[in-house]
Amino acid sequence: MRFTKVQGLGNDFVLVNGFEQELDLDRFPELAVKICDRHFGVGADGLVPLLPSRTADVNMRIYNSDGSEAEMCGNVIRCAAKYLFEHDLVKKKKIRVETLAGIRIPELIIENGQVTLVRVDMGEPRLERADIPMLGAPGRVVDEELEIDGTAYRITAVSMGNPHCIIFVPDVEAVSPSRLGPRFETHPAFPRKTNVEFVQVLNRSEVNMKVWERGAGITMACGTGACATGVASALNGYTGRLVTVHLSTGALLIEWAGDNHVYMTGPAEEVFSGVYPF
Ligand SMILES: N[C@@H](CCC[C@H](N)C(=O)O)C(=O)O
Repeated sequence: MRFTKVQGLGNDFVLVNGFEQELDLDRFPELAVKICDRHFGVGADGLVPLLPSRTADVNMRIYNSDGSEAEMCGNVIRCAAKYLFEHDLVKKKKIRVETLAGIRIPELIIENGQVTLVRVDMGEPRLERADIPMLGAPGRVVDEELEIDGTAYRITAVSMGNPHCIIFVPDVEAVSPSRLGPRFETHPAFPRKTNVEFVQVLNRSEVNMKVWERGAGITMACGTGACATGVASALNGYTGRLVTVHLSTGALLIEWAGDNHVYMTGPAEEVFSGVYPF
């Protein structure tokens, strides 16, 4: 199977071109675990087949490194758009991508003939508890108490097609996502589990973020997580609706615009291509 390794702010993926080779998706959960292994495989946070679509330019599926399937991924959609354009598979600056979360639209920013950044229309955030999904009474989950191991945390929950639980902290460097992350991810309040973002507000337009991802654990960045963080920061009144989300590997610009869509701008890089014996 031919593949291309890509990364967005160090959140890395094995992309598989399903336009030019036949793929058996039934085997992808098992393949994701093997190929994402950093010692025995290619090494990645996820496996992402790109397939022909009846309703869009491409159908993108996302398998986490534990084999579970996610509805959406912000970092890989930027990488996929750049890959499709540069490999002449979709020669458009605005590409319609079908995902399990719906159609998302990345737009390539090209300077001097090079794709420098990708800006993605990530659609509308979903804020109703049942849409996260989260158990409990109807309404939004904003600055709500959630107890873990006897400690009460204040959480805000946002779905960007996939679930996110945001916890604002005074100092993100003092947080250990590997200790707390799994406790939030598998909390019974989240029936489909959740991604977890720890966020420190720096000022009205900047935050620092660390992430624990559902199905992948600690990753260097999370695009949908940055979008959910931008929305949560505005909902809590900590920032305006244009927020730079800093990660240890760089930053994503998040705008929750007047049309209620969230726009994410950030980099995308191809790393190498290869053949996996599958
Ligand atoms: N890293 C991604 C999100 C990947 C999916 C996530 N782990 C989930 O299960 O929802 C991003 O950049 O958004």
